[in-house]
Formats: sequence, C-alpha cells, structure tokens
Amino acid sequence: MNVKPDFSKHRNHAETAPAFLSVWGMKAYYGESYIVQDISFNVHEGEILALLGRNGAGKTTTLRAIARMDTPQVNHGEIWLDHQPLHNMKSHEASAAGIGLVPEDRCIIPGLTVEENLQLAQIAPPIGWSLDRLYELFPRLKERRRQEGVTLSGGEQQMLAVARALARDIKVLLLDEPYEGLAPVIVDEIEKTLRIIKEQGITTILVEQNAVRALELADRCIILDTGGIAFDGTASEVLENESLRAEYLAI
Ligand SMILES: Nc1ncnc2c1ncn2[C@@H]1O[C@H](COP(=O)(O)OP(=O)(O)OP(=O)(O)O)[C@@H](O)[C@H]1O
Repeated sequence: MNVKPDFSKHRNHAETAPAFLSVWGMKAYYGESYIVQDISFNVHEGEILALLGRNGAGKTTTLRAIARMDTPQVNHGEIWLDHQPLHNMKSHEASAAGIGLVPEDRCIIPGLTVEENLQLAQIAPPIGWSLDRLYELFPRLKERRRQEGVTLSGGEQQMLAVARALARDIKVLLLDEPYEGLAPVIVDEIEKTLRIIKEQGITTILVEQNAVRALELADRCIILDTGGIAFDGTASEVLENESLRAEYLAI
C-alpha cells in the first residue's frame, strides 16, 4: 500500500503566530488559470523564509501577488505588511509600503552605470541605504560603479539587483531565484550578504530551486505544491525529513 505522508499538521502556523507579513486566503489567477489556490501564511519580522516547491508550483506567482504586480490578478484574500493592507495597493504603493521585489531576470536598466541604476532607485522616497552603505556591503559594485550595469557578470548583476532593492527603504525583500546560473563560490558570496542583510533586521522571502542552499540559510520554509501549501514549518524540519524532501523537492 502506498500511503502518502501527511504533513498537514504543519499547516497551522498562519493561524497562531503574530505576523509581520500576513497572507490570508489568497487566490491568484492568470486570466482563467487558477494558480495560487487559497493560501495563508505568516512571515515573522527579521526571519528568512524559504518558499520552495517544484517547477510551476506557484512560487513566482506568490511573490508577484505580494508585490501587487499587474499580473497575476488577486481576486480573493488579504495581504498585510506591518499593519498596512497591501491587497488594496498597486505595485508602486506596495513598493512605497516596504516591499522590495528582486525578480528572476534582475531587470538591470540598460544604458545606465551601476551607480546610476542605484541612484534611479532613490529618485523618490522612501530612500533606504546610502550609496556608501551599499558599497560597504558590496565592494565589487563599488569597484565597478562606472561600468554599465548590464555588462556585469551574472553574480555582480544579482548583487546590483539586491543593492537596488536596499536603496529603497524596504521592510521585506522578495528574492526570486537569486542563485540561478551562478557558480557555487558566487552563491557563497551572495549567501553571506543575505546573512548580513538579515542582521540588519530585514525580513526576506527566498524562492530558490537550489533547495538545500536555501534551507541552510532560512529559518522557516513553506513548500508549495500545485498552488497550495503542502508544508509550513522550520527549515531544519525539512532538512531532517527525507520523505518530505523526496516528495516535494526531489532532494
Ligand atoms: N503570465 C502567465 N500567464 C499564464 N500562466 C502563467 C503565467 N506565469 C506563470 N504561469 C503559470 O503559473 C504556474 C505557476 O508558475 P510560477 O512561475 O509561479 O511557478 P514557480 O513555482 O515559480 O516555478 P519555477 O520554479 O519553474 O519558476 C505555471 O503553471 C505557469 O505556467
């Protein structure tokens, strides 16, 4: 008999803990396609949450919904950030409220230097870290500040994308596959930076295909499976649970 493991006992965190970022009953669609299917979860202030799951599980869609991008359409549920109702906001308002989305394609602006990319992020309030503070965190960006952003290496572009998010006054960093296509030594460097960002009190949601690396960094983990939450618990619970990893993460 093939008995499917039951991880549902882990699903109750969203109902019990006080939240900094809270997603409740969120349903997200691309046109007629029902992608994120009534999910609820909490993120606590200062923690790193790994949002994991197979290809197509709905991770990027969830990040985009929280950031209030034009797509997907969220037609049910609530999203609260530090007592502010994100579900009533457009993306620029969510950004002003403290959401910093770093998309998978990094979106470095062509024709602008590293420094101009950072300055552009600070053209309107709320302004976050100063250029000096950003360059202290990312010395490589300081070395290359006069270089056109799109000519940086993949790792450097990822650093620039994260720095650009921090250049605004954010409360939550949403990172979509920051390790994608990067050599392990560069992943080490970015991971180190994310630990420093955490020490500065910023809350992070990390979507990553490299589940082991993400779990080593994260405090908590949510696993999505076909648009629903299959697991909500600590990162170490996932690392220690072989059947859970095999079932949803293929690791
Ligand atoms: N713009 C879109 N229009 C229609 N369907 C979309 C769109 N973007 C994503 N989808 C669909 O939504 C589902 C979830 O996609 P999503 O990108 O959120 O998954 P994911 O978990 O981030 O996957 P991956 O790890 O492969 O990036 C997929 O079936 C995908 O084909």
